[in-house]
Amino acid sequence: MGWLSSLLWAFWYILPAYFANASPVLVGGGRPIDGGRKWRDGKRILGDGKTWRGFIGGVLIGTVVGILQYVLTPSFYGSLGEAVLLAFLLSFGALVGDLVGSFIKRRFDLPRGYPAVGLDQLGFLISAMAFAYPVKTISSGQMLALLILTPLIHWSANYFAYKMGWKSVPW
Ligand SMILES: CC(C)=CCC/C(C)=C/CC/C(C)=C/CC/C(C)=C/COC[C@@H](COP(=O)(O)O)OC/C=C(\C)CC/C=C(\C)CC/C=C(\C)CCC=C(C)C
Ligand SMILES: Nc1ccn([C@@H]2O[C@H](COP(=O)(O)OP(=O)(O)OP(=O)(O)O)[C@@H](O)[C@H]2O)c(=O)n1
Ligand SMILES: [Mg+2]
Repeated sequence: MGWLSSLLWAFWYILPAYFANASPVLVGGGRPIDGGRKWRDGKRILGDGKTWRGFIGGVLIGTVVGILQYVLTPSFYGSLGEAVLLAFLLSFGALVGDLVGSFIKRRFDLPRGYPAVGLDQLGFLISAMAFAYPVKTISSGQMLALLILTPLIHWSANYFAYKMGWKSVPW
């Protein structure tokens, strides 16, 4: 594989995680996952930015993306079942990573929506790749490329979402 095709397959692999991470901005809202409860430090466990609807909607949308990917490139996956399981794990992993990131931000007393460089852009990615690892993985070079390029794409996507009025801050 040439480096460009290797890079494009890496993006194809991670796409469900990208969709899962972006979807809550559009489908989220309603009851927060922590139910408004506070941690022992008196701060919110996760905060109002992490909702059940965002979490479940993101996992569902990411998983549907995996089904579409299987239809488009069946030979990239062993079977439809593998593609769906992979997309589910990438999406679930991405959103669990997002929750862990918010948990850490709240412990450092950062308010909802406050940027945490590194955590915001890479937490979901690392968690998604870890959850998906047992089903299907990519080479370490491909992982490194995603770790370097995802912050740029994440920032561009957030800036776009801000300009569209979907997000109140450009990060
Ligand atoms: C069907 C429904 C209801 C929703 C679809 C969701 C959707 C629009 C998915 C787009 C998926 C995608 C490929 C996203 C980009 C990758 C990515 C990692 C985005 C991270 O999302 C950040 C998100 C939440 O922020 P958080 O991490 O702090 O929780 O912000 C939301 C952003 C969007 C909803 C906007 C989605 C953006 C676009 C469709 C435009 C994307 C533009 C680029 C990727 C620019 C590309 C530039 C370069 C340099 C390659
Ligand atoms: N599980 C989730 C994740 C995100 N969102 C929605 O998507 C927005 C942007 O997500 P994110 O940037 O991850 O949350 P922040 O508001 O920045 O909160 P935090 O500081 O905890 O990261 C949130 O405000 C919320 O409206 C949601 O409803 N449910
Ligand atoms: Mg944020």
